[in-house]
Order: sequence, then structure tokens, then C-alpha cells
Amino acid sequence: MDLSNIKLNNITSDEVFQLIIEKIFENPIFSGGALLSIAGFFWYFVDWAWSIGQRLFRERYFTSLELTNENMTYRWVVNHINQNSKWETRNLSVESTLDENETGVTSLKHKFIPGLGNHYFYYKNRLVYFERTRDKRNVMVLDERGSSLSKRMETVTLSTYGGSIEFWRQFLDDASKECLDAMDKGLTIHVNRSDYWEESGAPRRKRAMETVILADGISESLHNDLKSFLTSASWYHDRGIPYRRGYLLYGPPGTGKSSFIAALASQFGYGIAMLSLTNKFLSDSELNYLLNNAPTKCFVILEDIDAAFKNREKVEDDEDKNTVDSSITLSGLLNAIDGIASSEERILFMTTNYKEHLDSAIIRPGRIDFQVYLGHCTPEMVKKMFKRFYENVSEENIEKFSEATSKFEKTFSPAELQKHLILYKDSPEAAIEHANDLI
Ligand SMILES: Nc1ncnc2c1ncn2[C@@H]1O[C@H](COP(=O)(O)OP(=O)(O)OP(=O)(O)O)[C@@H](O)[C@H]1O
Repeated sequence: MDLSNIKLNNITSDEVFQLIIEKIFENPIFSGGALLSIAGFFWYFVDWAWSIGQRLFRERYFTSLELTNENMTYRWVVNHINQNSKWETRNLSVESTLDENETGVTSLKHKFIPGLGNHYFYYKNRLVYFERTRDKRNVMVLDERGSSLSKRMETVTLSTYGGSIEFWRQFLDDASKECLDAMDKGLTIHVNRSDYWEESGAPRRKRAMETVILADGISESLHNDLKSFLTSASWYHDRGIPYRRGYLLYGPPGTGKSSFIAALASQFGYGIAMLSLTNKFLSDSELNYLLNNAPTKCFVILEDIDAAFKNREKVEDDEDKNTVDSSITLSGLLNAIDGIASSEERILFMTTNYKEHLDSAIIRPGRIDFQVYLGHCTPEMVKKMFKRFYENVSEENIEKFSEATSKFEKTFSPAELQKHLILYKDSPEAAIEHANDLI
């Protein structure tokens, strides 16, 4: 039915509509509202067209790279921008870390990184736009060494006029090289926080192998075993053997167990992941997760393993057989060590002062493949340490000190010897004269 033909009191429907519009616009409130709506709609349209235009322009003339913090490269890229580029911004965020020097003094270090929002910087004479955004979702984030943390999801989008895949590849290569070089400068220590790994402060100074004095042949034999393992990945894979190696270092306190592991890690360019078993809040499943998701290129260390477990045969009371000082069980530990048969490399070190307290299941072959005893000082070790402490010391003084210490009825550890030599660090003669204070 055609409504324009209907007449109401001789007025057509078109005229009625026109009248209504006129009445509305006569009213200042309605007319103002209508104009505002039209302006709003128009602004929305311009905004939409602008963003579409921008996007099309960017797609046509710009190249972009998008990264989320789930990707290991994210931190490399943010660090790279930080260190090399004169990005112009007043919008900063701060990352603080606890730094511990060799003497154990801790200090707080702050690092500024570009905050959330838009920034720009120059790379290879190109202006690069950089947008950092944060999502409400939490994701598991990998740090430089591959240890995982739960964090809010972040995205960085980098774009530049022109550019090419090669340009971005070069950018990522430069960013990763810088971080890998920095990692190589120090010994990274990771510690476990319940069910995730966390880097503990800034990387420590690497320890040279020659600074750990051991009885003849020990250092070389373990070093060679590790070297052979690290170069035999395909041998293990071809035979379907899990690519793992376990080492047990045992002996009295202060004989260099931890120092030797640190020196080996430094030598092979590895970090250290210390897993404390005496943490009351650590459960079997968390232990399993931690051991099988250790940071990449790290030696995992279970220190003083005897403190958590004692030999089942030696413990009389049935209740004490499985757990002693920690909340994890022996079977939980054994399962975690055996893990799933993954092809990933894992190098596990255990240390103890009391090997005889350990359950034989912990150190059976497959779990521990190489055992080494680090003991008190032999006369040779005393000579080597004395020589290392005093530059250009005479052979005569070395002999005198060795002779003086070899008369003792009691033996002493390298840590005790180190303490004595530090006390007389400016005078080898004084160290010889007071040699008796050592015991
Ligand atoms: N064999 C060694 N050569 C050089 N220094 C050593 C040696 N053993 C111990 N030290 C020194 O003694 C200190 C303690 O050493 P370290 O922590 O490595 O001993 P440890 O055997 O792991 O002790 P613990 O069993 O108590 O954990 C360190 O400062 C280290 O430099």
C-alpha cells in the first residue's frame, strides 16, 4: 500500500513527516542533540577512515615486526633498544634486580626500559616506531636463559617505512648477539621459587678452573667426561638413550665442591640452576616440573642432598625412611631425576658431605654416572695454593710452608688453608711463621 496517497484531514503523509521534522528542529534541545549526533557520527567516520587509511598506508609502505613476551626474543629486543638507541621518550618503566658481588654484598640495580605506549628510535639510519602494550592475560614468559615466569602478556610492535625481511632479520641478529655476548661475560645463577626458576641477581664473575686446586687428576677426569658428554648428543639420540649425565661430588665441607662446579660451568659457558630440596613448601610435583624444565644451558645442582634424604637402610624408624628434612619424598625425587624420556640435554650435579647417608637408589648408575671425592689438602695441593696466592714466591718458601703443614697430625680443607693465606696475604713469610695456627 502506498502511504503517500493516504490523506489525513487533507494532509498527505509526506507533509506530516515534514511537519514533524520542522517541529523537532524548532525545539532547541532536540535540534542541538541532533546536530551533536551528526557531528559524532561524522567524527566517528573520520576516525575510522583515518585508522583504515593509516593501516592501508602502513601495510603498503611499512614493514612491521610483532613480538610478545612469550617469545624469548622479546627481552633481547627490549634490551637492544635500550642499550643502542636514542629512543626519545619520557615514558619509562623500571626493572630492578638484586645484584650480589663476590663478597656477598648485595645492592639494588635499576634499569630503565621504554614504558607502555609509543616510542621511536633509529636503527641503521631508519626511524623505527615502537609500541609496547600490555594485556590483562597472564602468560608464561621465558627469560634470557629459558627459565619460565608467569607475567602479564606484553606485545611490542616495531614498524619502519620501507624495510625488508632482511632488515628485521639483521635487527634480531644484533639484538640476540648482544644478549648472548653479555651472558657469556658472567656466570648466571638461577634459583627455584616454588614451581618456577628465577635468575638470582646479575651474572657473577666466572671462575677459572685453575683457581680450584684438587688432588692430581680429579679436575682433568671430570672435565674430560663432561666434554665427551657434551660432544656426544647424536650418539645418545641414535641409541635412544636419554641425553643426561649425573655427577656426584662428595667430601668434607670446604673442599671445593661448589667452586669446582662453578668453574666447570664457567669453562663450558653454562649457567647454574640451584635446586634447594630442603624447602618445606616444595612438593614432589613441583620438583618434577623444575627438574624437567630447568633453564637451558644450565647445570642443575642439588646441593647437600644428604640434608633432605638419608639412607633408608641406616634409618631405623620406619616413618623416617622416606622424608626427613623436606616435604618431598624419596620416590618423588627419584621420579623427578628419571623424568620423562625427553631428548633434551640435562646435566645434574649432586653434592654431599656424607655420601654414606645417601640412599643407594639416588646414586645408582643412570642417576649418577660419575662420582668424585674431593678431600682435604694433600702436600701437592698445599704447594699449588701457596703458589697461586703469592706472585713470584720463591721455591724455598713454598717448600718451607709445605714442610711446616705436613707435620700436622690433623688434615685441613682448602677452605681452611684459604682462610689462613688470606690472613697473611701480604707476606708469605708470615704465613709460614704462623702455619701452626691453621689447625
Ligand atoms: N679445592 C679448592 N681450591 C681452591 N679453593 C677452594 C677449594 N676448596 C674450597 N675452596 C675455597 O673455600 C671456599 C668454600 O668452598 P666451597 O663452597 O666450594 O666448598 P664446598 O666443598 O662446596 O663446601 P660445602 O661442602 O660446605 O658446601 C671458597 O671460597 C673456595 O674458594
